[in-house]
Amino acid sequence: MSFLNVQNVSCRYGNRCVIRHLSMTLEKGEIGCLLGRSGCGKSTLLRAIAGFEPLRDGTITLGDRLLSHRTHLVPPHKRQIGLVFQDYALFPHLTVAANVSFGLRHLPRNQRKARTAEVLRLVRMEGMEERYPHEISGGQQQRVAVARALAPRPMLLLLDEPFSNLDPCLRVDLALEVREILKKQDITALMVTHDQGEAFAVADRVGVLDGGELAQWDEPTRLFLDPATRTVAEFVGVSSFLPGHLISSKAAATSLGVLPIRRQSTSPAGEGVDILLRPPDLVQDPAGPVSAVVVRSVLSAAGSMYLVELDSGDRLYAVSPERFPRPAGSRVRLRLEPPPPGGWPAYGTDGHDRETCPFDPTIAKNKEFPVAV
Ligand SMILES: Nc1ncnc2c1ncn2[C@@H]1O[C@H](COP(=O)(O)OP(=O)(O)OP(=O)(O)O)[C@@H](O)[C@H]1O
Repeated sequence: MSFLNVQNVSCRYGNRCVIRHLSMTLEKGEIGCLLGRSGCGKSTLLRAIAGFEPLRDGTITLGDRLLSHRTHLVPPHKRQIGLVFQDYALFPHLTVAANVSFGLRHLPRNQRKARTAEVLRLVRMEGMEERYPHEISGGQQQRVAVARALAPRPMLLLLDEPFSNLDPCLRVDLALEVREILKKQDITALMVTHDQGEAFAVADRVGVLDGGELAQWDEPTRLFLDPATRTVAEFVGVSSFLPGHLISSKAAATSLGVLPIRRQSTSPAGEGVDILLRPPDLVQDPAGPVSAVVVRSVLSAAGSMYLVELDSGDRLYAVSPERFPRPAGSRVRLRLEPPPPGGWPAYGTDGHDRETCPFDPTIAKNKEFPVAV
């Protein structure tokens, strides 16, 4: 049995079901992360685990303790769960040390002092014990909030968008630092974020929530390389979809030729499929067999990326080894890299607009060739 077990959980607000039959687990010491669009139910799930939301259905257990089911709710303060919020939620009238020791009031004074000093050392805030929250930076405040949550030695730490108020440059750095702290202490944690860079930096397991359902709960690499649904594929990394027609259960005819695929849908031969290609799958190469026109280009720290239009009219993302991107309208040649083991991920086309391949630089910035393949 896993350490944290969320089994078949459903939550409602009034008549509206916002979490539907959701199951996920975390082993002791694992860090999980929930991603998903605004309003998909991430915070509700976190609140249910913390004990602030009753369950309509299902169970939540931590260690060997049943925390929630339909008719049983252990109150939040008896769950041994630490919470870290987006807005730090430090007491403004208390010093850093007093904020951290607040949850240790049950301990004798000397033990309280020792534990406070220990966790402040852990988050590299020693020397700032007597400062007030307004006298330290946002990143430092969030470190104090982590120290405060860790001080009572919780069984589980829940973090709700803990870095989203911070400067984007600081976010991944602090996320990595927090991961190190949690790993050192063997703390099991579940974090909610909008930022996949953060999720991939921190988590051992990442889940994508889609309309209250967990579309996939998996290791980050698998989530990226083998998304269970088209929504997951779109949400994680930069994706383009090449339309094709099944010629067998393992191959589809496309404008780039016959490609080996692994299908996530059960469409019969002859049906349309959309094949997931990541930008690094299509590479600018003067000797490449594919001709295309640059629709847009963007220069990032990782190199140039293009949205290209093939002669077939299909629009795909591609990467370029060139230092300076070619302007829109340039003709380029491309090669398709070898398929991943088992073939390219492919999805049924029902209900999806094949022509859409939106290019949004702000999305691309967050997702820029993000996850090392
Ligand atoms: N107390 C509440 N009463 C009624 N509806 C609520 C309540 N809290 C949240 N909701 C609704 O439930 C749905 C899920 O909300 P939730 O806050 O869990 O989403 P989220 O994925 O965390 O969103 P965000 O990323 O914007 O914080 C949303 O449609 C929201 O409007």
